[in-house]
Amino acid sequence: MSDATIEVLDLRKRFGRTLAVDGLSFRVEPGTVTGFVGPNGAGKSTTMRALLGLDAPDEGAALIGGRPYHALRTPLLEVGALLDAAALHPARRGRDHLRWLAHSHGLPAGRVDEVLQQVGMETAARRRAGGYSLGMRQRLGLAAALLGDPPVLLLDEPVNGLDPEGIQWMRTLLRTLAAEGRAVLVSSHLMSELEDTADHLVVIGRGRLIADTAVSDLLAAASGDRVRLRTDARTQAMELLTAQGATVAVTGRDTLTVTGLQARRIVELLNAADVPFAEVGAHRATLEEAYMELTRDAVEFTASAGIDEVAS
Ligand SMILES: Nc1ncnc2c1ncn2[C@@H]1O[C@H](COP(=O)(O)OP(=O)(O)OP(=O)(O)O)[C@@H](O)[C@H]1O
Repeated sequence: MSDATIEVLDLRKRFGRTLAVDGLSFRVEPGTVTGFVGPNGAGKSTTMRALLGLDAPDEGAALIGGRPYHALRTPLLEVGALLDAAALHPARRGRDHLRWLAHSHGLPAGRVDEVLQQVGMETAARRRAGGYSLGMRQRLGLAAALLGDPPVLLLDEPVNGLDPEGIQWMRTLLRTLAAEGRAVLVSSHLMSELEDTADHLVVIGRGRLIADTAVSDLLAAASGDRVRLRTDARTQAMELLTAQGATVAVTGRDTLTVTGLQARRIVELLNAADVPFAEVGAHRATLEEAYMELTRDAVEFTASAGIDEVAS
């Protein structure tokens, strides 16, 4: 899949007084699932809409396989997109919708059944769309995105409306699609949704790039030199370790997170003072924690801007 790239180059987009995207640049490589994350209003949808030719950039470029969307000769075969859950006429059957889409792009009708099977909608798609749940409409939207077997996929909040089993299914599918060599960009405002799915993350806030990083690097950086200590004698342990210069935070009913002392030294100190403990080990940050650290400033800005607006 040679044209499997997504490039955003110094993209700027303004809506009236709102600068939705402010000089954003990043690139999505083939064969990866890249999570596109940021707080509400960060500019994710606007960036995806620019990539799909739905919002014209004020400056910069948004390219699929090196070209702007309007220059793609066969868009359905070059990029698949899921922006909103499919809005279908309630009397229309999902399968008929896809057959029409396939026909209008010169794709064989047999392709419809292939993609319906891929998204687990073979039976449901024969029913009228009026009875579809949000999750079913998401699956149908994904089937439409896959119809042209495109090398690039742009999915805006694809797990929206899916139950836990559906979320697991979506994760596996996204990983499979990337393993086939596609560039997959998946937006979410919930970092936990991207755990175990994304290889790479593009984090934005206020329309600007906050981080463009491998998930593994981000987790390593966020984990820092913190040590996780499990003990029933929390108070005793806290007193002992803070007296030795450590910073200690209570992070669970029987868990402390310690900064400023190595795990080995902590064990020595606890043993010497006869403080019982169950476990001492490196603290492994979750993706959610890493994300909260990265986006704290962006969220605070948004919150205070909101308050100013209300006050004035
Ligand atoms: N068509 C529009 N007209 C006016 N303002 C818009 C328009 N589209 C987006 N905006 C504004 O641009 C900013 C970025 O919005 P965008 O929808 O791109 O963010 P997002 O990161 O996708 O957020 P969410 O997670 O809430 O979907 C917001 O302040 C939004 O209100």
